[in-house]
Amino acid sequence: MRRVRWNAPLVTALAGLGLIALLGIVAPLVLQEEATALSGAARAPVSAEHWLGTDALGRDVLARTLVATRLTLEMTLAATAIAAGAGILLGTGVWVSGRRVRELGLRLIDVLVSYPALILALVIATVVGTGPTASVLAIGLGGAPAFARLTANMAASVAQRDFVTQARLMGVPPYRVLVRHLLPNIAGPLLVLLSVAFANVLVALSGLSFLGVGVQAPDYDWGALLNSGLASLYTNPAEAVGPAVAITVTGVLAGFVGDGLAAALDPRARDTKTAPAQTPAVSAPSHRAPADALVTVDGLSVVLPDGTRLVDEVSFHVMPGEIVGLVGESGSGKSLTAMSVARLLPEGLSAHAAQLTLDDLDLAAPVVDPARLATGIGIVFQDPSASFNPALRMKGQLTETLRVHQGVRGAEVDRRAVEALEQVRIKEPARVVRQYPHELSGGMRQRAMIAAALLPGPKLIVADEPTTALDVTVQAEVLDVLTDINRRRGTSVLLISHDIGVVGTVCHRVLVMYAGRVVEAVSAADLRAGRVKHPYTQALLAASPRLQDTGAAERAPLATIPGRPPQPAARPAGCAFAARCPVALDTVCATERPRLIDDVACHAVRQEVPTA
Ligand SMILES: Nc1ncnc2c1ncn2[C@@H]1O[C@H](COP(=O)(O)OP(=O)(O)OP(=O)(O)O)[C@@H](O)[C@H]1O
Repeated sequence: MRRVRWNAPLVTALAGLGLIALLGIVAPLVLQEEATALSGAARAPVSAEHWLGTDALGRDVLARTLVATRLTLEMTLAATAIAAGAGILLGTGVWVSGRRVRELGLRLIDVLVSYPALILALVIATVVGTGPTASVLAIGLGGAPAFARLTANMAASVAQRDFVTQARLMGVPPYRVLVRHLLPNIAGPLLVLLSVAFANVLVALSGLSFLGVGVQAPDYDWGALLNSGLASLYTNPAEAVGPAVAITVTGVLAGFVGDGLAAALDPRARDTKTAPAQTPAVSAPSHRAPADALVTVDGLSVVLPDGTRLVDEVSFHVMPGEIVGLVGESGSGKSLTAMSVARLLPEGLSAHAAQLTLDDLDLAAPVVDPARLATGIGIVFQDPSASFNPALRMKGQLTETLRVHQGVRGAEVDRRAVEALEQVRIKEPARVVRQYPHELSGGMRQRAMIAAALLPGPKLIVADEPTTALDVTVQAEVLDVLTDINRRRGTSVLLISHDIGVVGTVCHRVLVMYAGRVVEAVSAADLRAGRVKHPYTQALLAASPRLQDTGAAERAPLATIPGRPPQPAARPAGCAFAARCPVALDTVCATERPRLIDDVACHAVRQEVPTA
C-alpha cells in the first residue's frame, strides 16, 4: 500500500475523533449517575446546572449526550465493520469464483447498490427487529454492497496487471493471489471508503433510532436522544442541539478523515501537479543558446528529495522549426529532461535550472499560466492505448485544450477536430471523431495523439518514445507524420528515443545522454555518416541495426555495449561511462567528470585533439 503522507485535515480530524472516542470511554464511567438521575424538573430550560436543560423525565441532557457517545460509537464501529467485512468478502469472493458465479455475483451487487442503503437497512430492520444489535446488523448489511462493488471493481482492474497474471500462471492459488497481490493494492481506496462509510453509518443508525426502530429505552444513543428532543423543539431546542451537534461533528470529522486519506494516498492530489523547476538565485546562464532559440535549457538538474541527481546539469536548445532528438539507454534521463520542459515531473522530484524557457515563457517560474503552457507545448506519450480515456469519444478528448483554454465552441470544435485528424492522415476523420479510442488501431491512436497535441497550435511538441509501443510497420508511419507536421507547420519537436536509428533519421540535431548528462551533441547528418566523437555514441551506433544511410561509412557488425550504466545514486566521481569505455584513460577519466566542450564530454577525445 502507498505510504500515507500526513496532512493537516487528516491529522486534525483523527485527533478530533480520538477525543470523541476518549469521551466515549470516560463519560459513562463518570457521568452515568447524572445521566439517569431524575432531577425533578421535566424539560427544564438551559441553566447553569443543566447546560442543555433536562428531558421529559428531568434527566440532564448534556450528561446523557456524553454518555450516549459510547453506545453510538460502538454501534457505528460494529456496523461499519460488518459493512466492510461482508462487502469485502462478497467482492473478493465474486472475484475468486468461476466466470458464471462472478457474473451473477456482480449483477447481484449492482442491484443491491442501486437500492438505497437506508431503505435496505429498514427492510432488514423490519425482519430482524428493533434494538441496538438489530440496528447494527441492518445498517451493516445495508452498507455492504458499496464495499462489495468497490472491492470487485478494483480487484478486477488489479487482476489484469502483469504480476497477477504471472502469479496465476505460476499456479498460485486464488486466495493467496487475493491476499498477497490484490488486497494490498486496493487497501488505499478501501480505507478511504471505510472512513466515509463510518460517517454514513453513524447518520443511518441515528436515523433508525430517531424513527423509533433503532435503540429502545432504557438504552439510548444520539439518535434516540434526538427523538426525545424533538418533542420539546419549540420550548427547549437545546435538548435536540446536544445530540444533533454530536452527530454532525463526528460525521464531519469522519468525512474529513476520508478526504484527508484520499489526499494522502493519491499522488495526484499532492505534488504531481507539475513540480516547477526552481531557479537557483546564484547560478548564471552558461549555455550559449542563440537569442532566437525557441527552447533554452541551461544547467537543468532533476533531483530526488535525498539530493540524488537523476538529471545532472543538462543544457541544450531547440530552434524554431527544429527537431531535436534525445537518445540514450534506458535510465539516462531523457524523459525527465523532456518532462521538466513540459513541467510534468513525477511526484517527489524537483527540477532546478539557471534557465528554462519556451520563447518568453519562463518554465522555471513557480507558477506558469496553464493556458500558455497547454497551448505552447503539445505532448505525445509512449503508449497510445493509455493516452486516451476509454470512456469518452475521440472528439471531446482531441479538443479539450481548445475548449478549455481557447474557448472554441460548437461546430468549430467539430471542424477543428476533423481537420486535425486529416493532418495526421487518418482516413474518414468525420467518422473517427465520433468513435471511442478502442475502436482505433494502435497506429491510429498514436496519430490521433499527435493531432490532439497539435490542435492548440503549440510551438513545441514533446514526443516521448512515440513509436516504442507500436508495431514496426506503423512506427515509420507515425514518424513520417511527425516530420510532415514539422515541415508544413514549422512546429519544433523534442523527440525522445532509445533508438539512435530513429533519431538519426528523423531529427536535425541529436543530443546523446548518458547517466543523466548530455555527453554529445551532434547533427543528424554527422550521426548518419558515423562522424561522432564520444565512445558512447560510437558504441550506440555500432549497436544500432537501423541506421543505414547511403552516405554512411561502412557499417561494422552489430555490437553490444558491455556492462550497465551506473545507478543515479552510485555514479562515480569521474566519467560515468569510464567503466564501459574502451578508450578510458587511467587517471583523468576515473577522477574528473568531463564537461561538454565543443559538443562532446570526453577526456579521451580531447586528448586526441592536437593542440594548436
Ligand atoms: N519518479 C521517480 N522517482 C525516482 N527515480 C526516478 C523517477 N523517475 C525516473 N527516475 C530515475 O531517473 C533516471 C532517469 O529516468 P528517465 O525516465 O528520465 O530515463 P529515460 O532515459 O527516459 O529512460 P527510459 O528510456 O527507460 O524511459 C532513472 O535512473 C530512473 O530510474
